[in-house]
Amino acid sequence: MTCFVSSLTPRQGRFSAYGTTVLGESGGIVVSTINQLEHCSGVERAAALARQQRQAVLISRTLRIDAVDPLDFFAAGTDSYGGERGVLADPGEMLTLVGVGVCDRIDVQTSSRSRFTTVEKEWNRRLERLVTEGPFIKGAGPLLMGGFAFDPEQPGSNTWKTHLSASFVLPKYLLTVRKDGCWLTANRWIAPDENETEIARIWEQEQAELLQRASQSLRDKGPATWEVEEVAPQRWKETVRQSAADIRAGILRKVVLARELRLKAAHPFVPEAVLSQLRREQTNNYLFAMERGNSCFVGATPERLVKRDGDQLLSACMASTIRRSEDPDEDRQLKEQLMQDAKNREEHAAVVSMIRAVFQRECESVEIPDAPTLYTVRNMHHLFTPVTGYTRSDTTLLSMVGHLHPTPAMGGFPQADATAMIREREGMDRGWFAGPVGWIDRNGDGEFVVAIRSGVLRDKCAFLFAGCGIVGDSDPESEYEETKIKFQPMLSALKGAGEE
Ligand SMILES: C=C(O[C@@H]1C=C(C(=O)O)C=C[C@H]1O)C(=O)O
Ligand SMILES: [Mg+2]
Repeated sequence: MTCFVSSLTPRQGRFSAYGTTVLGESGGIVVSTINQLEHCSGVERAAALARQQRQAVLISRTLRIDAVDPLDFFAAGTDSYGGERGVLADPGEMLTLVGVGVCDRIDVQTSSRSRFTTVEKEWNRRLERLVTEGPFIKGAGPLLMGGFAFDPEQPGSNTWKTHLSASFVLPKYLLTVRKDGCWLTANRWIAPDENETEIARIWEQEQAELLQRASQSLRDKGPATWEVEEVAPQRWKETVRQSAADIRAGILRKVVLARELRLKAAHPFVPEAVLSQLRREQTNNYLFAMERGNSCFVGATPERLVKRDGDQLLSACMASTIRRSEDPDEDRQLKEQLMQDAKNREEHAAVVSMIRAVFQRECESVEIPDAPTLYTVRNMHHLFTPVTGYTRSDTTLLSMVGHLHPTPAMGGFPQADATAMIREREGMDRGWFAGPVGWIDRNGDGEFVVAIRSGVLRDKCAFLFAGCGIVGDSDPESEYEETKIKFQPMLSALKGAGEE
């Protein structure tokens, strides 16, 4: 069937009818005679629009599908889309996103703060030429998945050459899994000279193939053993000692220092096996994976940076750590100790005061409890203070990411001094470790987490990172022990991923 668009009127704003949305800024495109296209599919409408406009149009089609396990879907993408896959799941798996393939990408290699707004502008520009088909489901439809490097001014290392300073993907196929169902979104640019029937045929074929493979659930295992190189532990402790002394001297209030483990195995690490193990072990955490070519950045973090849902903004202050014990009595004592400990309260307070200040500046109203509670994950307890705000109209998700990152949970306080100290003293490229990773949809809603408890998998190598908040009272030996606990989630997942 051929669809004709009889008249197109440039208009400000947003138009939505009959499951089709065409967004247009001033001078953009809006279908004013959309009724005539009612009988056409989204692909047909998009193709008609592309011909009429003589420019490519983005079509995004969402279908409800039968339940599929997100990691089976991720694994199913290996052959056709290996190196171009992403996963984001929130704690409790209320929402899981798996993207495979690339419909479009926004890569920014800049050292300036503008990388956050650049991504936002580029995304909005693409949305000006969007046609959608299917139900509006939060977490489905056209959305970007990606992340930002911790500090683009750090000299880049070989480990992170695949993960640019900002890199986002509009997936070719997006699986959305929520408690109330599963959806599959297909995204594609349609050029004026493309044939809609052919595109529809390719979609059907590729989707059927992906879902068929996902249903077979064939996941490879990873290596069970490897050699570990601990990068410069003595030098790291010395840096901690020096930084704590500088804090006591009043140079700054807090700095987060991280270190690295390098693993070398006899067989390649398998991202889906590691993810599957992380999902099993690290409940209460966000799960994430971002593949870029032969490298997969993967982890399970407890820490939200910021979530936007309409006019509501949520953040979390998570800092201060104590180990867990299998003995319930001892575990209770450890929790109490963490709650009472002055050094840990100071580490946490630095985070709360910074996030509070940003929220008070950027929001109409802010709610923050007076005292932290405990947040428990498999290997440790943390102090936790949730933050809720209601936005002003000009507060966007990515502007908030830009204002918040790095919080004193990842960088330190004051922000600029701490970031400079990390750059100077850590002697390491953090890459995306401790950076914001997340998704943003066509309404500007989405969520970013802080990518800790993570590492890069590249063939037979894995590079893991963990850090600690250093304050005046920090003792190098106990901070070192704390990083060992923070390496546990990834080490355990890698191990489990290789076991029979
Ligand atoms: C930097 C990390 O974690 C951060 C540091 C913490 C601390 O020092 O107590 C706790 C949670 C996170 O804010 C990490 O896990 O690598
Ligand atoms: Mg700590």
